[in-house]
Amino acid sequence: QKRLSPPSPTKLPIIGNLHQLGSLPHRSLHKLSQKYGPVMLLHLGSKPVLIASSVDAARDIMKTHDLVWSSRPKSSMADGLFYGSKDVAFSPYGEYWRQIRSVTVLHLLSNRRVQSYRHVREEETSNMIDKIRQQCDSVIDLRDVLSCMTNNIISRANIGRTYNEGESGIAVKNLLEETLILAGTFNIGDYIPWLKWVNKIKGLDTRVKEVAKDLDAFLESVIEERLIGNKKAECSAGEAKDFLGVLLEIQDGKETGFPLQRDSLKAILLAFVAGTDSTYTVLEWTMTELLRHPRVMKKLEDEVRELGQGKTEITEDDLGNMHYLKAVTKESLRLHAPVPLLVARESMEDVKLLDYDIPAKTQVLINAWAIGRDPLLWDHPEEYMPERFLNSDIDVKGLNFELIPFGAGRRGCPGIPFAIMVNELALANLVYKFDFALPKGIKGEDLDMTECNGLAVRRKSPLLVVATPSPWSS
Ligand code: HEM
Repeated sequence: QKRLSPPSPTKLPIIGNLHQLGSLPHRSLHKLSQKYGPVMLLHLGSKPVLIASSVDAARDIMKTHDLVWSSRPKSSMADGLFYGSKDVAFSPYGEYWRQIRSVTVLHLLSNRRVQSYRHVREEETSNMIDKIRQQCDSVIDLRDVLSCMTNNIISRANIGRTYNEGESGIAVKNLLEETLILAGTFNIGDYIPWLKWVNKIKGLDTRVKEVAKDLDAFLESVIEERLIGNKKAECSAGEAKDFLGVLLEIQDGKETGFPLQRDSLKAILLAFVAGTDSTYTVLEWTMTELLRHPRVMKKLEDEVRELGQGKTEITEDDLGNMHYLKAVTKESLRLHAPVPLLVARESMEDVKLLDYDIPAKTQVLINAWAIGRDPLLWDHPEEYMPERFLNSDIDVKGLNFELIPFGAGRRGCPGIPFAIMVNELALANLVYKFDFALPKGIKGEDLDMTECNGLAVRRKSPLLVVATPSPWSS
C-alpha cells in the first residue's frame, strides 16, 4: 500500500526548508500552513519535521497517540548544557525519563509542594512592589523588575536562596542568563550534521563547554555547601524544603525505588531555571496588552480593588474569586504563548497523524500560537478580549487543545500550577497597588509589539512604564 505523506513546500538542496523558518518561525510556519494545510512536512536540513497547526492535529498527537509521540529529538545544546540531556524536558522517552518525571511531578511540583512556597511568592511579590514604589513617577523597566521577581522565586524554591547581589551573585545571574540564551540558540549541526564545523568556527561549541563547566562548578558548590550543613542562605526558603533539599533526601532511592546520580540531580535543578523566562514573559505581555487596552485594565483594576479593598496586599487566598484576572492571564497565553512551538517531540514508531502515515523518528512541532488564533476556534481571534473566557470552561491545563501554551499529555509542562500562581499573584498586586501609564509621548496603540525569538518569545524591547501609587498602595 502506498503511504500517504503530508504536503510539503518545495525544498532546496542541503538546507531543505530551513530558509523558510525566518527569524520568528511560529509566524512563518503559520503562513506556510495556510497554504499547505494543518499538517505539513518540512525538511530542516536532513531532518523531516512535521508542523501541526490545528486543534485536531494537536489532539491526535498529544492525546490519541500521546505515547508514540512522547520522545524528544536529540539536541546538542541540551546535551552540552544539561549533562547529556539528563533533565526532564530534553531526556528521550524511556525508563530514565519516567523516573525523573515522576520525581518532578510527585516530589517537586505537586500541588502540596507548590503551596509550600506560598510565602516565598508572597514575599518576593511584595519586594517587587516595594521596588516599584521606590521608582514611582519615573520611567521603570518593567521587564527587569518582573524577571528579577520570577528569578528570585524560582531560585529560592530551587536552591533556597537568591543570587542577585554581590560580585559572585551577579556572576551567577549572568551565567544563568547565558545558559538560557544558549539553550534557545539554533544549532545548525542538529539539522545538517556535516555543517557541525560551523559551530566550531563561530565559537558556539567552546562557549557551551565553558558555560557548562561554570554551571557545574556553581551547582557543585551549592550541593557541597548543603551537604556539609554550611548553607549561608541570603534568603532561606523558610520551613518549606527547597527542591535541592528534596532531591538530596530521595537520592538514595529508598523512597522512590531508584537512586539519583549527582548529574541527574544537577540537570533537574537546572531545567527549572528554564521556566523563569516563560513565566515573566507572560507577565510582560499581559501588562503590555493592558496598557494597550485601557478598558480591560480598568475592569481588572475594579475587580482586584473591590475584592482586595482594605487589605495591605493581595494574597493567594484572594485569587480564587478573581475571575476576570484569570481570564486576562488566559487571554495573554492565547495570544502570546511564550513557547509558541512547544518543545519538539519525536515519534517512537510508525503512526497515523490524521490521515497521514508518519514513519518512526519523525519530529513534530505543534504551533500553539497558530491554534490560539485560529478563526475556526476563536471569534475575532486577533483581538485581546479576556471576556471570551468568562463563561467558558476552557483552561490551559492540557485538556482543551484549542489552548495549549503548556503543551499536554505525558510530556506536558508540570510547572503549570507554579507558573500560574506566580503570574496571578504578581498581576493582582501590580494593578492593586499602582496605576500604570506609558512614558510621556507614547500611546498604547503605538506600543511596539514586535517579538524576539529565544527560549521564550518576548517583546523585542523591554516594557517601560510609569507607576503612580493607587489609593490602596500604602
Ligand atoms: C508560563 C510559563 C511556562 C510555560 C508557557 C511553559 C511551557 C512549557 C511547554 C510548552 C513545555 C513542553 C510541553 C510539551 O511537550 O507538551 C514545557 C515543559 C516543561 N516545563 Fe514548562 N512552562 C512554563 C513554566 C514552567 C515552570 C515554572 C517550570 C518549573 C518550575 C516548568 C517545568 C517544565 C518541565 C520540567 C518540562 C518538561 C516536561 C517533560 O518533557 O516531561 N515550566 N513547559
